[in-house]
Amino acid sequence: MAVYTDVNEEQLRAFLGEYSIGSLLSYKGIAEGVENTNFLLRSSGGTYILTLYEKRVNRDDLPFFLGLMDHLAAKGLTCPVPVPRRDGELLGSLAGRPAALVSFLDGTWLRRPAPIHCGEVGRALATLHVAGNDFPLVRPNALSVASWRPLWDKSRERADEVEPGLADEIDADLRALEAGWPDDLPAGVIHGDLFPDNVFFIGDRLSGLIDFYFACNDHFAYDVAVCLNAWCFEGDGSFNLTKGMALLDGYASVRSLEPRETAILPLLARGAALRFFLTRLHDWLTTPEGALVVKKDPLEYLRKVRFHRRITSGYDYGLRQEIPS
Ligand SMILES: Nc1ncnc2c1ncn2[C@@H]1O[C@H](COP(=O)(O)OP(=O)(O)O)[C@@H](O)[C@H]1O
Ligand SMILES: N[C@@H](CCOP(=O)(O)O)C(=O)O
Repeated sequence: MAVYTDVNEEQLRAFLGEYSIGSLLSYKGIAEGVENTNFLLRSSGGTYILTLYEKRVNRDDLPFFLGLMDHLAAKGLTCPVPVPRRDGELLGSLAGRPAALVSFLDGTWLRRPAPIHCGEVGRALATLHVAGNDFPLVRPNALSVASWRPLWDKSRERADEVEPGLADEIDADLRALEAGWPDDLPAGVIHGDLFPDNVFFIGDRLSGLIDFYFACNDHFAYDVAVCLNAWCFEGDGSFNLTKGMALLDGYASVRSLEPRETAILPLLARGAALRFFLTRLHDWLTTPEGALVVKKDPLEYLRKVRFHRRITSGYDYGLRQEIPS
């Protein structure tokens, strides 16, 4: 459960006094999520999500995240829209935390996505990449390749507790990724964390994207790699080529991947898997027993790192072969 900061009614009423959303009817903590504290809030003016930003979110990044949601929504992508306060500010303060109200999105996330949903998410991802093109703010990816070694250094000593030999194995991955990581691919605003729990569906139709708190500027193809990892593996660790094909086709229906992007997809997918392995491992080793948050399994992502090591071509993920005319 992710309610790190409790809010009492008096504090909340004072906070809402800055907004024009009518009177408070109810609010309750949302069990899902890892990073921030979220409440579902009903007022006489509508239904909202109230987010209190917790430790991993840098306050200076909040104008980027909130401004981006506004920008993407204005371009027709369905995502939460920040609600401005009476003074025009999107950000307030509640219980000692930076806090914002955003619109509530209908839909639910899918525990078992099928190829049709992977196609929808591929299309939405490319739409986001295109729509972000003229977003004026810039936020470098704080969790890209340069951050992995310092993150790894925090866990390395205990890695062999997870699996004997793991420390040497990950050292070798890091060296290979640092040596081969590209810096000249098409880039722009990426979501950075478009996992199934951040994509809502109504029936088989994608109804909206949430959780832009890892959004940043980075390679578009890296974001594709994050999604291949999050959407196209089965519970037994196997890669589902039909899902990969659907996701990549959906993406290509809006934005074509260039040959230099497809050529390096295996390395990007391996790096994307390592990034989530490292943050999960760090959380796994540091989150105290009994904390009110569900820890995510780092080994799921270790298996993905191992899978991508063996892949040499983007076609193994379901990319279509160009048929020469
Ligand atoms: N705008 C929204 N509309 C509807 N539900 C939302 C919205 N934002 C968040 N939620 C709910 O809150 C949960 C946690 O949100 P999320 O942004 O993923 O949190 P965190 O950043 O802490 O991981 C989501 O799984 C969803 O149930
Ligand atoms: N998607 C990440 C964890 C971030 O959690 P979210 O609830 O903010 O999506 C992972 O699976 O490791």
